[in-house]
Amino acid sequence: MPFPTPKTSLAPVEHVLMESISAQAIIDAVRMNLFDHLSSQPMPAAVLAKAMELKTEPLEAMLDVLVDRHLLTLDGKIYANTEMTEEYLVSASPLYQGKALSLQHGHNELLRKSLPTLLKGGTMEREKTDESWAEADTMDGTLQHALNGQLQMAVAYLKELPEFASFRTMADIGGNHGHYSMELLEHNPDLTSAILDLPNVTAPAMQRCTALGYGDRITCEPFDLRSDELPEEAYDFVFTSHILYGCVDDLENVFRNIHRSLKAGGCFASHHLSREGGASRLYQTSVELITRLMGYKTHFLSGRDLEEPLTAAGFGNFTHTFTGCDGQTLLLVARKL
Ligand SMILES: C[S@@+](CC[C@H](N)C(=O)[O-])C[C@H]1O[C@@H](n2cnc3c(N)ncnc32)[C@H](O)[C@@H]1O
Repeated sequence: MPFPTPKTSLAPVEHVLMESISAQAIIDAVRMNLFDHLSSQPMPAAVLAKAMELKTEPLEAMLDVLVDRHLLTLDGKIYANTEMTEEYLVSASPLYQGKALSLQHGHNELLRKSLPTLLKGGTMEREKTDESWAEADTMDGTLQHALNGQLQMAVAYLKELPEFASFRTMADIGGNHGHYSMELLEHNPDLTSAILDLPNVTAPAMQRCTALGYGDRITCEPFDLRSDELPEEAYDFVFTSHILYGCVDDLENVFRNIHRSLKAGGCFASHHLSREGGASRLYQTSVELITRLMGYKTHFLSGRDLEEPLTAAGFGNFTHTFTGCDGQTLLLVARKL
């Protein structure tokens, strides 16, 4: 029997599979500090191969993949970093993303291996995810990810709030690496912060803040937002960045807890991925798949998802902006009424 001639192209599928090769090339190029070698010194593949003690032919093919992915440019035989590569993938850059990318790649790998099991209802152990937040590389990676514009833009917005100069005490729930608190404290010398995070995270978080000179203005206290009560009327400002996804079934109660903890006139700010944000559809659908496989309900909270339970909990006068280089994260400020 003759085989039928295909009517369609398989390219959409084949391309995606080939993109996993690009992903591996990118992550390994970062891990091998390939972009450091090219930083400010464009060069041919053979010279780079010599400097990195690699074989020229396969390296050249890998560099061509990186050119196709817009991480390098090729002029004649000379490869050079693009502006984005210089900004994010050169290890000396203050916005270096190496550990953030490794962290994401590690999550993807884990899920790649267990996707069928997870689809059948198996679960990743949340405890393991919770434990990993205290690891130095995870904290570094989480900070690096925040530095893709989210942290800078969130701080720029919050420091201009009319109430900001009057803040004296804040809580940074799920503060982890502590840099949101530290940056805010830089703009208000009278402000102190309590980083409230899972018990295993508090000691390394405190060490980081102390090492950076904030030991007398920041405390790190064990706290679980799913079960613990916040102290009453303790804070002028409560901040949560990328943590509410763990409590989406119980947002109204979480907000009542935060409302009770605020002094009169206090503010709450949620900083979280949102569908209304500027992340690409591909990024959003992939993050949502990973999130649900990991046993969480969603990684996206829209303004509406937040404002309804916030209103029920006694908040109002909402203002917002989007942060991150793609405007992917909603920063919503709510006032205690
Ligand atoms: C994605 S990280 C966000 C870190 C930081 N806020 C940022 O935006 O870069 C989540 C943090 O929330 C903490 N966390 C997770 N579940 C929590 C809970 N139920 N109560 C308190 N902290 C929690 C984790 O330990 C981790 O430090």
